[in-house]
Order: sequence, then structure tokens, then C-alpha cells
Amino acid sequence: MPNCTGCRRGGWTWMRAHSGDATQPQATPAGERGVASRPAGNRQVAAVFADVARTHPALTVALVAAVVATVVTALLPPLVLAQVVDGIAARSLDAPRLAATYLALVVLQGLAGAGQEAAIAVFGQKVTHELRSRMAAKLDRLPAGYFVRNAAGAITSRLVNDVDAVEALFASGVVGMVTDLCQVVGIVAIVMWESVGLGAMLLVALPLVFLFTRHVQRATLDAQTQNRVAVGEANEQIPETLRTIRTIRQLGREAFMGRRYARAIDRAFLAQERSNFYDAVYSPVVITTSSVVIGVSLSLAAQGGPLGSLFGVTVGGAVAVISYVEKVFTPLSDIGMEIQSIQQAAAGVRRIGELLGEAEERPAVTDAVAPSDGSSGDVAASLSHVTFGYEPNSPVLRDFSLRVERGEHVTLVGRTGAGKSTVLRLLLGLYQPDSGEVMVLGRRAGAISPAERRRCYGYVEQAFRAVPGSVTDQVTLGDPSVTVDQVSRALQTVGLSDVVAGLPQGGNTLLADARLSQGQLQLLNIARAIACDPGLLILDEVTANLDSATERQVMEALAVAVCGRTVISVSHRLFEREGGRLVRVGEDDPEASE
Ligand SMILES: Nc1ncnc2c1ncn2[C@@H]1O[C@H](COP(=O)(O)OP(=O)(O)OP(=O)(O)O)[C@@H](O)[C@H]1O
Repeated sequence: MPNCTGCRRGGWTWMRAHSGDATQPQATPAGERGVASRPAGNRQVAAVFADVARTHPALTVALVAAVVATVVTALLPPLVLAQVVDGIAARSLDAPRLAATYLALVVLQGLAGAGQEAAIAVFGQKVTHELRSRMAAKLDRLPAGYFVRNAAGAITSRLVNDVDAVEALFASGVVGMVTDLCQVVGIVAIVMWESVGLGAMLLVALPLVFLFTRHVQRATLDAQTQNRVAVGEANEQIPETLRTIRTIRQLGREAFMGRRYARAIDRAFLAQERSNFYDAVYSPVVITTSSVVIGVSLSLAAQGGPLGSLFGVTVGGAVAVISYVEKVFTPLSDIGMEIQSIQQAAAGVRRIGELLGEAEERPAVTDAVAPSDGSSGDVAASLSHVTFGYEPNSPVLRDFSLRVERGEHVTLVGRTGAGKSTVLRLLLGLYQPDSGEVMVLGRRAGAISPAERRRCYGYVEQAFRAVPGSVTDQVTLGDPSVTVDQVSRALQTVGLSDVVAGLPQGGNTLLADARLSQGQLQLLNIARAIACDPGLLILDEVTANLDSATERQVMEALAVAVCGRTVISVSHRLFEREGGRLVRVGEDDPEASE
């Protein structure tokens, strides 16, 4: 047994000082599980756009002006061209001036387009910056249970890919769509004004062309997706075949493998062919449609009579409408693509909305409850008739009770999946029980504020989780209230003082440069847990990933660390070495102890 002389119980002193606080109402279980309010979350995404628009008025005005300029400069040139042509036909002196105006408008159209792109890019960056800031701030406020439920990769994807999708939605989706819609409506209105008959024909042709465009776009996307999948499969088969080449030869499966590879390549080829077909067909169909519309309307105009007057235009007008009809199909097909990007980005917006709408951790608690058992003085932690499940109607713990006295060492045992780690998570306040009560140091487990937790209890799990920074940062976790003295005492307790002193910059050495072994990292984990001198240690399979020599080293450090503290652990080794009480989890009689 390690020498316990001099072990302090500062954590208990702290606990007693807080044991008479007022009652804090418990969050509802649903709230604790972080059930997001989706509409509220989506509104928050929209609010980010509104806030950026409000806080950057000059940029917003520039963006709107650029969109208006793009639409206007796209619509005006054919009108001016019509006057140029009519002017030339009438040998008007205004023709050169109008021609210069036409050129100026074409140049302006390019400039307005560039200005719109620039304004969209800057506005989009401001939105993504704001969104990522809000999401990062939100992550700070989320309960720890959220990070247990959601894998780090999924959270990262929300911050990176989904925010990028929102930027794309804004840039090539919404703004592009507004611009293109205005252009289509403007073109139809002008054509209608120039020639009622042609305008009416456009009104009939445009929806049909739009439906055809959407069909082609969907089919192309589908073919491209199938092509990517098939190419991926074919590519995977190459290294797979090379890896197993001996077995293939030995079993004479060359032809089989060859056929498999050929099938994948054929699928990729067919999908690519389909995509090429739609690509090849689209433009001729659209060009033919516009030619038919123009040809029919001009033929009718040429016939004269009442029908001809409906289609009649001047020579210049004819040039203008031909130009408009040719132009109108480009924004129309762009709208199809924009619908596609909006659909693709919608899932990203929804996921961001879910994150922003997640139920937040309750504000730091200055309260606590008077313990229901009325004896907080002796009870370090308790679960009273706790029922809890991660999924509704699928409880992991049923009516589970446990009472741990101060200074007691309790080891949870039970079959795999019985809920041992779940008990620890409930004690850590990561989850709220569906029913029953979880108390730690006389307070509801979930009601201990983040600032107080480290002084209440220390938690060590199987794996060491590094934070960016130095070796000392691993112990302090960047908390300025953890003193140099506390760090050095914690390192001393786990036997790491000499190792850290021997590093190039001592404790200030970056963890990545310190090259600590697996066991040393686990010792650092324990130092982190005891740095604030908590009265309670919660240990979850701390030596599970270690070899026997390293395990011995960690057990020796633990033997000192647990001295004078209450310990609740899932670790048979610790029980064998330190003794204590065994509590079964997942059995009919959970409090049965040996
Ligand atoms: N985040 C989670 N979401 C859903 N189910 C979970 C989650 N974590 C654990 N579970 C399930 O809850 C049950 C209890 O898990 P827990 O990890 O508490 O068991 P355990 O007794 O510690 O098991 P082991 O000894 O294998 O570590 C298991 O069936 C597990 O699959």
C-alpha cells in the first residue's frame, strides 16, 4: 500500500462549503438530450444573413446595386441594338451614338457581373465567418452529452462542409436565382412589348424548355453519380486484386476477377455515355426551340394581316427579339442548376439549423439541492432509483440505486454493455436520468457548473485526450485558476515530475514534441484529473489499453492518487490492488456487493 501520510482532503472541504445551496430545477430529459428545435435553428441561419446585412450596410447596398446593374445591363443592349438597326435603316445621324451606347452597355454588363461576383464573395465570406463563429460559440454552450452523442467528424463536417454549402447556396443559389429570374421576367416583358405574339409563344415555350432542362439536369446528375460510384468500385478492385493476387492465381480465379473488373468499368462507361448523351442533346434542342419560336413568329409577321400585326416588329425590333429569345434560355437553364444547388445545400442548412437549435447547457449553477437523503455529509455520490436509456423505451439502467460513502472505493462490475460506463456518465452529469436522482457531493449531478466540476471530481478514462498546447496545458486545460503549484503537485503525485523536468522546455514543451509514451500520457491524464484536488475520482477502465509493465506503473501512480479520496471506478485491477466494494450493474440486485 502506498504511504497515505500527508494526503489532503481539500476537495471535501470545498464540498462542504457548497452543500447548503438553493434548489435548481432540473432540465427536462428531452432538453438534456439536446432535442433541437429545427424551425428555430433554421431561423437562426436566416438571422445570420440578416445580421450581416444589417451590420454591413455598404456591402449590402453594393450587392443589391450589383444585382440590379447586372439585370439592367443584360436587358438593355438588345433594345439599344434595335434602335441602332432602325437608325441605320432610316440613315439617322443618331446611329453612331447609339452604337457607342450599345458598346458601353455591353462593357457595363461585364463590369456589373464582375461587381456582383465580388460583392457575393465578400458577403458570403462574412456570412460564413459569422456562422462559424456562432456555431463555435454554440459548441461551447452545449452540454457534454452532445459530444458523446455526436462523433467529432460529424461536428467538424457541420462547421466545414455544411457552412461551405450555405455559402454556395447564397452565391450560386439564391442570388444567382434572383438575378436569373429577373432577367427571364424582364426578357419576356420586353419581347411581349415588342411583339405580343412572340411574347405569347415564349410564355408557352419557356415552361416546356424549363421542364426539359430540369429533366436533363436530373438525369445528368444521376448518370454522373453512377459514374463516380462505378469508377470508385473499379479503382478499389485494382489494389484489392493486387493484394490477393497469389490467392487468385492459386484458385484460378483470374477470369472471375477480370469479369468483375470489366463489369465495373462497363457500368462507369455506360453512365458516362448517358451523361454525354444528355450533354450532346441539350444544346441542339434548346437552339432548335429558339429557332422555331423565332422562325414561326417572323414568318407570321411577314404574312401580314391581323395575325401578322400581332407578331409585327420593326427591323430593329426583329434583331432585338431574336437576341432576347437566344438570351432567355441561358438564365432559364441556370435557374435549373440553381434549384439543384439549393436542394443540395438544404441538407447543410438543416444540419446547421439543428446545431444552432440544440438545447443548451443550463447556465452555471450557484445553487444546489439539499440532498434528498438528508445526509450529504457522509454520501459522496448516489443514484436513487435511476432509470436511463440512450434511446426512448430502451433503458440501459432500470431502477438502479447506488450509494457511495465518503472515502469509499467502489468498483462497478457487470457484463459488457451492462451500463457501468453509463453510471459514470450520469455521475459526470453528461446525461439526465429518465427518472430517479443522481447526486454528487450533495448536488444534482447535472447542476454542477463547468467552473466547479474540476474541483468536485476528477475523471480518467481509457484514452488520453490531448488538447492543443504544452505538457502543462494538458494538466491545466488552459484554466488560469490552476496554479503552478497545483500542476507540479499533480505531476509529483503521478511520478511524472522528473520526466517533465527533463523535457527541452520543461512543462512548456509542446506535447507533440515531448514524445511521451502511452503510459506517461495516461499518467498525465491522472495528473489532469487530480490537479484541482477533487474529493472524488471517477475512473473508467484506466488501464485497459496498456501493456502489463505500463499498467503496473499507472497502478502505482493511481494508488497514490486515490489516497484519501472517494473512488468510483470500472477497473478490476484497481479493485484487486486497493480493495473496496464491488457493485454489480445490470443485475437484479444492483446493490449486491462483495
Ligand atoms: N452514446 C450512446 N448511444 C446509444 N447507446 C449507447 C451509447 N453509449 C452506450 N450505449 C449502449 O448502452 C449500453 C451500456 O453501455 P455502457 O458503455 O454503459 O456499458 P458497459 O457496462 O460500460 O460496457 P463495457 O464493459 O463493454 O464497457 C450498451 O448497450 C451500449 O451499446
